Amino acid sequence: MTDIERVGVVGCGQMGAGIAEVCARAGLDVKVAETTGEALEIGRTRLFNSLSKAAERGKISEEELADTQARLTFTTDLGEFADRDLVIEAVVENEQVKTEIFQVLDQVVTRPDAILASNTSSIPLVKLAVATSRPDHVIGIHFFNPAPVQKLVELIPALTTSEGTLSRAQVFTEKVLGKHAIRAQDRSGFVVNALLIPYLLSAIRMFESGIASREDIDNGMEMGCAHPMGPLKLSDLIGLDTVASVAYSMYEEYKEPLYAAPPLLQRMVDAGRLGRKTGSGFYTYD
Ligand SMILES: CC(=O)CC(=O)SCCNC(=O)CCNC(=O)[C@H](O)C(C)(C)COP(=O)(O)OP(=O)(O)OC[C@H]1O[C@@H](n2cnc3c(N)ncnc32)[C@H](O)[C@@H]1OP(=O)(O)O
Ligand SMILES: NC(=O)C1=CN([C@@H]2O[C@H](COP(=O)(O)OP(=O)(O)OC[C@H]3O[C@@H](n4cnc5c(N)ncnc54)[C@H](OP(=O)(O)O)[C@@H]3O)[C@@H](O)[C@H]2O)C=CC1
Repeated sequence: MTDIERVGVVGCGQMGAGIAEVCARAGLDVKVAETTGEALEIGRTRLFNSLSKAAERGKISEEELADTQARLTFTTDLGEFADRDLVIEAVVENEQVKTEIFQVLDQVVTRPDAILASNTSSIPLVKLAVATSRPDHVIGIHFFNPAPVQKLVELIPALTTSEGTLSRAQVFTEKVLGKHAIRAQDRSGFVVNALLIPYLLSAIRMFESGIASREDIDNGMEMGCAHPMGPLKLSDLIGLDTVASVAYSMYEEYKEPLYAAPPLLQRMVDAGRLGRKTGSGFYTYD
């Protein structure tokens, strides 16, 4: 069905951990890389806690839990990605950081037909593709948060991506991972964030201007439109640094005021109130 058996995931934050979990649960050999031993330990705990939660809820058996854990290995050395068939980069939403990682991956991944993918929310894929000597093998595979729960992936070929890479990514995400794939052109924000981010920014502007309380804004969309979570709770889930970075990329691309981050969002990022991951954002968390 697919020639992809060994997967590498760079970054074990909320998305990297979720993507690694999805791939390991699909039976693949998954190696996860982080920058430091400490970050690796935090990421491994996040991933194993999510797997334990899946077992507690009866989504996987105790045997599947043990088998899935055994398929996961962890490293701080990207050199160990030499034998990977597919690498999915899921580090911070920063073009320079991602570009440097793609340059390293290009050096270390030896299989000539390996796919180098990014989970970026908004950075044009062609910028990462041309940082490598194999721009035809670079593609966006964009998962949604939480990755083990959300059914969708967006596939974003750069101008340089080959048809073969796109179709292999489609077979992999749909047939192996069981996701639903949609395709988007390489424009900042792709499909979902191009629609979602202006909505989240509008909610933050509404809160900032005092039109309604945070609870009333969130209840409005949860109870009025049946969204699973309101826009301020969702911004906290995504991470306010990520929301701001995505807005920045989209503003750079389109120069439209609707993509401009409101001052409150920027001040909260400056203050380190990034949402759930730091325990404080529009709400506070244990
Ligand atoms: C920024 C970008 O680039 C793109 C993005 O991702 S934008 C963000 C997209 N994500 C969203 O919009 C999230 C919207 N919110 C939701 O879908 C839901 O509120 C939520 C899934 C996050 C939580 O749902 P909930 O009902 O409040 O919580 P909970 O009951 O714990 O979980 C619901 C189900 O998901 C599962 N689940 C929740 N979190 C999970 C996780 N981290 N790992 C595995 N499974 C999980 C639970 O097991 C549960 O499954 P069952 O109902 O079958 O038992
Ligand atoms: N949050 C979301 O809802 C979604 C996010 N995405 C995208 O996924 C990617 C990751 O987001 P998310 O998981 O939420 O972010 P997190 O903040 O949870 O994790 C970011 C990861 O990047 C690593 N990192 C940070 N700086 C560097 C660096 N200089 N070099 C290498 N690694 C670094 C972090 O490691 P350390 O802890 O050591 O700093 C951490 O593992 C982003 O591109 C984001 O846009 C896509 C879909 C949804």
